[in-house]
Amino acid sequence: MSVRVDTQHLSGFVGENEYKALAPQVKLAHEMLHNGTGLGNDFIGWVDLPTNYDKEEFARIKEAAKRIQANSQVFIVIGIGGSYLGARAAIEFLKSPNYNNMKKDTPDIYFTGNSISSTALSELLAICEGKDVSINMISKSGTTTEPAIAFRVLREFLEKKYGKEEARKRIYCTTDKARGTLKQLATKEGYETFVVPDDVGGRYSVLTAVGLLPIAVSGADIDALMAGAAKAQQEYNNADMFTNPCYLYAALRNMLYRKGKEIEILVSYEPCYTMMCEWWKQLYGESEGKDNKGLFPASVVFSTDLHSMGQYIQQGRRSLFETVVLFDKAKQELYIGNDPENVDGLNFLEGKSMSYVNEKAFEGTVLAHTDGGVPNIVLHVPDFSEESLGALIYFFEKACAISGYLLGVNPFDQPGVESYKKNMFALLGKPGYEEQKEALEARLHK
Ligand SMILES: O=P(O)(O)OC[C@H]1O[C@H](O)[C@H](O)[C@@H](O)[C@@H]1O
Repeated sequence: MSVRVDTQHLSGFVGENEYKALAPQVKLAHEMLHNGTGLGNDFIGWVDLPTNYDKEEFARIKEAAKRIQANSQVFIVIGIGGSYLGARAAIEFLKSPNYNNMKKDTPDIYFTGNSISSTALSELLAICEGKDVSINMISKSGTTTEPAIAFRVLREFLEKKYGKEEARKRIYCTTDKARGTLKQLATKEGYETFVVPDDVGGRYSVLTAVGLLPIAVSGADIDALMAGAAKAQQEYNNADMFTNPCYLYAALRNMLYRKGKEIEILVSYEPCYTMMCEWWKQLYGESEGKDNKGLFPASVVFSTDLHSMGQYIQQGRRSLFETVVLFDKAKQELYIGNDPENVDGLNFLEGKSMSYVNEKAFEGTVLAHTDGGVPNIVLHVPDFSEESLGALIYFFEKACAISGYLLGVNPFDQPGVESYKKNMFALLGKPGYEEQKEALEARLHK
């Protein structure tokens, strides 16, 4: 199994009956997902995506990545939410959070259009000065404000730098195949385009061109990534939660939610996993947080956060549980040396690997936190390879869908995200929002 679930640190928190009670509901959720009879069934294209994707486009993604690697020192990925987090998470996980500062023969990669900060975008423009640049504008809807603003600024930058003709060859758009402003613009300007399939929602789209092009530009092996996901598709295809770890994870978080836990903290002991936590938070937060329900997804990186949030987890309000993601094999190993003086008192660790110390940190923490009343689910992943990441992504996506059905929500929509957007558009004076503008301004300037 690509991802395994260890339940030993749940004993005393969930009983055998709870497992048995949920098993038939998990089976039903499986059938709803696989027969396409559940809520949001227009958005289940990700289920068989690892084995059923556009091979011609996949080859085109690899060619574009090669071209970008050859002609660019900087590659800018514009996007927000599902059009941002997966690619960044995968690159930081597979390469490094320090990817841009590493010695390499691939371009530096920056992410923008994920805020409305003028400072952040200005800094990026300054970084691009004197460098060869290509950009990938990613937006499924093609209308999201944050990336659209960044794209306008960067298009102007590229056209000034290279002229319209050359700029055109350095702009790649990933969007809906037929509809939307971005598609229209790309067609008009002659930009190369890649497709976000209609039936794959943003937060489930990392294994489409949305994630694949930036990941390929970083030099990571996207064939292996898809192969790992395909393996997971096969492994987690069985309705029985006792033999399907993906469904077991979905069931466990649902059991804990039902008995009053409100917050799930995703825990890693590896800094390169930090952005994977952010990707996971969007996946679970948008999928389940609706109809006044859902676990609040949070995250920490240990042992870093054991020196800050660790206090709350140990002794704060008992509304949490943790899901720890462990990797069986380190990406790189370091051993602790000898100091004849033993001034730092660390000679008892001489010859030990840092992974060994990290493992003891986990063991000590899991015992302390469970003693403190925090249930722990532990997930085991073999290593930091593309295969393992592909499998892990699929594992979390499928568990999320099953978990959403167990909760009784549509795991594939996000109606709540529109509320702030409507207000913002009205306050900005977007045509069509005149009435709301007045009402909102009156509330603000009471
Ligand atoms: O890809 P886009 O259409 O630009 O959407 C980007 C993101 O924005 C939205 O507000 C949604 O809440 C997200 O689910 C989505 O991933």
